[in-house]
Amino acid sequence: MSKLKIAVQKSGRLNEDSMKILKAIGISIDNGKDQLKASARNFPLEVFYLRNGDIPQYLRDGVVDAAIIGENVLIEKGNDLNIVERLGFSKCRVSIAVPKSSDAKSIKDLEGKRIATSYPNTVNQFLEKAGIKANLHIINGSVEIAPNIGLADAVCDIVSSGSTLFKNGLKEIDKLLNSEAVLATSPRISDDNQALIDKIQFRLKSVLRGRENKYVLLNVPNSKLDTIIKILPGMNSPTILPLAKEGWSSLHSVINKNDFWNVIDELKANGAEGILVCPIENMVL
Ligand SMILES: Nc1ncnc2c1ncn2[C@@H]1O[C@H](COP(=O)(O)OP(=O)(O)OP(=O)(O)O)[C@@H](O)[C@H]1O
Ligand SMILES: O=P(O)(O)OC[C@H]1O[C@H](OP(=O)(O)OP(=O)(O)O)[C@H](O)[C@@H]1O
Ligand SMILES: [Mg+2]
Repeated sequence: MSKLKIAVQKSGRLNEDSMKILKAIGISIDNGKDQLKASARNFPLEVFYLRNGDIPQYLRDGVVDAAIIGENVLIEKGNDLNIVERLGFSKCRVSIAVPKSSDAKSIKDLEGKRIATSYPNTVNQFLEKAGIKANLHIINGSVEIAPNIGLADAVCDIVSSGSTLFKNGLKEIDKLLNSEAVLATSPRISDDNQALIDKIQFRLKSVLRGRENKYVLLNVPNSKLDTIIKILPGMNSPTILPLAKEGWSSLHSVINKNDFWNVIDELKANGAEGILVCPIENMVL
């Protein structure tokens, strides 16, 4: 039987959450710490532990069928590769930053300047679009230090909280792209393995949907049921069960985590009591 080969980052920011999401979709990996390859116990799948930056080439060559990878790396080195699913973790952006004292307000102000970056293709693409010519200085890490040591006038790197920029006396002036971890596939994937990816994608969707929502149970006096039901956004109509206490019902529903606190406040204000909130492991539609 064919086995799906999937790459995850060997160590670094993506590793832990990648392994967690595989576990969340019910895939158990025999994970010897220093192994470069491991098999799943309950799914026809092998995990290859690789450097994030090397993964696009492995995908292109068909050495692996799929990978969990930072979207920013795909944009830089794998624009030809197919994103199957956005995974919602390792969210960051790739931005241009300059020293706080600089007058530059966007990439358009960088004509003839030196830009230090680990993302030359991405920067070149944006420079071209803006009709600007600048000199790229390609470095692999600690990019934000470049202006301080006189190596560059600007940097283009990953920004998340902004604390690395702040610590290095830099300010963000232009965002080139947003990124998060994604599941990508090889253009050479076989039909059998594509069928396995489809299964994985189905499971991922149900886990990701679950993470976006919460399950709520609340007690409501029957006289307030109509009002409360109108407040609940729910995926379908809510479940209503009678309570032992005369004139009261228990109401079960699903609330999107973004609306959550506002909805809870409204429910309370309209007579709901004993509100319980539970995480959702899977939401299969
Ligand atoms: N500060 C951050 N906040 C959120 N996500 C980030 C941050 N820095 C990086 N990422 C995301 O995590 C990915 C992996 O980053 P990490 O620094 O662990 O590896 P790397 O050094 O870029 O790659 P390699 O595995 O090739 O050594 C990045 O490609 C990006 O998508
Ligand atoms: O905006 P912030 O929250 O400060 O995050 C941004 C920093 O995080 C990443 O570096 P990382 O810590 O991964 O170190 P690395 O350069 O060794 O990869 C990235 O390269 C930035 O330097
Ligand atoms: Mg990093």
